[in-house]
Parts: sequence; C-alpha cells; structure tokens
Amino acid sequence: MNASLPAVAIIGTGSMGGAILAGLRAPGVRLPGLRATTRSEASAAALRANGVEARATEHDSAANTWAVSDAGLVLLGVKPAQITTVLAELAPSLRPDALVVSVAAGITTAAMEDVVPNPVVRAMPNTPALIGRGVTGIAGGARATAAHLALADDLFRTVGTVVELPEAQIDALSTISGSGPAYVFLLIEELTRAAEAMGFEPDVAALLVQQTFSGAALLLEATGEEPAELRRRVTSPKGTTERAIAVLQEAQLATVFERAARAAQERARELAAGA
Ligand SMILES: NC(=O)C1=CN([C@@H]2O[C@H](COP(=O)(O)OP(=O)(O)OC[C@H]3O[C@@H](n4cnc5c(N)ncnc54)[C@H](OP(=O)(O)O)[C@@H]3O)[C@@H](O)[C@H]2O)C=CC1
Ligand SMILES: O=C(O)[C@@H]1CCC=N1
Repeated sequence: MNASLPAVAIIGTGSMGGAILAGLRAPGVRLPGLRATTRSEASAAALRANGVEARATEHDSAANTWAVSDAGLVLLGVKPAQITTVLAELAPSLRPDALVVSVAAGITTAAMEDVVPNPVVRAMPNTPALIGRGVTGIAGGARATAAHLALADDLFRTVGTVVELPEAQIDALSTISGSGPAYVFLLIEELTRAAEAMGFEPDVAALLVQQTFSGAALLLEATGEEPAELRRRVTSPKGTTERAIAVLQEAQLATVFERAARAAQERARELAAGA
C-alpha cells in the first residue's frame, strides 16, 4: 500500500481506532505525524510501548486537543454517544482545514457538522482492518469535497477495500459488513460447539472449524465462483451434505439474517437519536 497522508490524530484508539492505527504504520504509508489518544493511561501506555505518540484523557485533560493541534486528518474512534461531546471539546483546537472522519455507528455527518465548522466524512469499517483485510463504507457530509473523500479513501485503503456510497446507506452497510464479522464468528462458535458434541476434543474441533471457514472464504476469493455454485459442488446428490443443508434451510437462515440486519439498522437509528 502506497499512500501519502497529512498528520493524523486518532481520538479513541480501541478496537477500531487501533486497527486503523496499525494500517497507518504499515510500510509504504507516509505521514508527517501520528498522535493517538485513549481514555485510560493503561491503554495509552500500551500504545507508547509500541512506539506510538499517545496520551490519555484520564489524568490529562489536554490530551485530545494536543493530538489534533497539528493534524490535517482527525479520526474519531470513540463510542457513538461520545462523538458530539468529544467534537465540542476539540472544536477550538482543530485546524480549520482538518478533515474529521468518524467511524461511529449511527452518528450522522449533519450532527457532527452542527458542532464543528470542518468538513466531515462518515465511515464504517470492520475489524478485519486489523490485518489489512477490512471493508469500509465512506460518505461525505455537506462540506466534504471530492478531495476530502479521496483523502478518506486513502486512509481506509491502508486497511483494506473502500466503497463510497450515499450517507443514507451507511447504516445498512454497517448491518452487513460492519457487524458481519460478528455473525461469522457466531457461526464459527456454533459449528465448533456442534463438533464438540460430535465427540471431538476442543482443540481439534476448533482446528476443523477454523480451517473450514478460512479455506471456504479463500476458495470463494481464489475461484471467483458464485457461493451457490461452490455449495453445489460440496452437496453431492443424495449425499450427506444435502441432509444437513435441508435442516439449515428449515431454520430459515435467509430470513434470520435479514431480520438480524434490520434489527441492527434499527439500533443505528436509536444511536443517532442519542439512545
Ligand atoms: N468494533 C467494531 O467492529 C466497529 C466499531 N465501530 C465504531 O468504532 C467506535 C469505537 O468502537 P470500538 O473500537 O469497538 O470501541 P473501544 O471501546 O474498543 O474503543 C474506544 C476507545 O475510545 C477511548 N476513549 C474513550 N473515551 C475517550 C475520550 N474522551 N477521549 C479519547 N479516547 C477515549 C477508549 O479508551 P480506553 O482504551 O482507555 O478505554 C478506547 O481506546 C464506535 O463508535 C463504534 O461504533 C465502527 C465499525 C466497527
Ligand atoms: O456494534 C457496533 O455498534 C459497531 C458498529 C458495527 C460494528 N460494531
């Protein structure tokens, strides 16, 4: 990955902020400065031990303003309920030309633009970003130009693939790819439980299931075939898989996933309303 970015501040460097931090420190990414903040001193100390310039707000009320003072790109990685409060705290110290990028679920660009005069981009990445295999949806707010979107694209391409879309679709994308890794891990947990119930030792059960998931995902990617076709090749007519798939289809997997996605979308609306 080759990218040239302005100085970056990450405000809230937890699971998601930390994954993006890792992308920014990958070879080939050039940036004049990188500062990160956390709430707790313990989290900031862990970042510093890893060579990151980091401060915590816990005992240092100036930590966030210190981080953004020179930044051309400010990434907000705090919880949705904190976004507008943290932005209001940052407002006097933001460079007027700094692009604000939020990854918070549910919080609209309009809500953020009410607090700061800066251009804002809203993004929804996912945790495979940690290994450079994330997928991120981005949408620009009213003040974001094509150049700002290009900058956000550069940022998130350091951790995977980027899709630009209208902001109205960001919550929907969040229910699929933002939350999606959790759905996959749940399936892995449940199949592992089934393997243990079939008599396998936990370590063997975990190995069988993990290799099956990663092997299947890599097969899909490597062949470019439709998943339905790859499934057909596993499912011998009158064979064993056919019986198993019939049971799974009885459980109405298709509608279960759609209902799950709609529930997540409803929660995003609640977060937007401050609930
Ligand atoms: N996890 C995911 O898969 C995804 C999450 N998101 C979004 O990312 C955001 C963060 O989620 P996630 O990374 O899971 O949460 P985490 O709890 O892992 O990270 C939150 C981070 O914010 C820090 N923090 C809390 N308060 C402050 C503050 N006032 N100033 C600076 N830093 C602060 C925390 O510090 P400390 O470490 O000390 O607790 C922590 O490092 C959310 O808005 C979520 O919607 C978006 C896409 C996917
Ligand atoms: O669960 C959440 O709210 C965040 C957004 C998508 C994934 N994690």
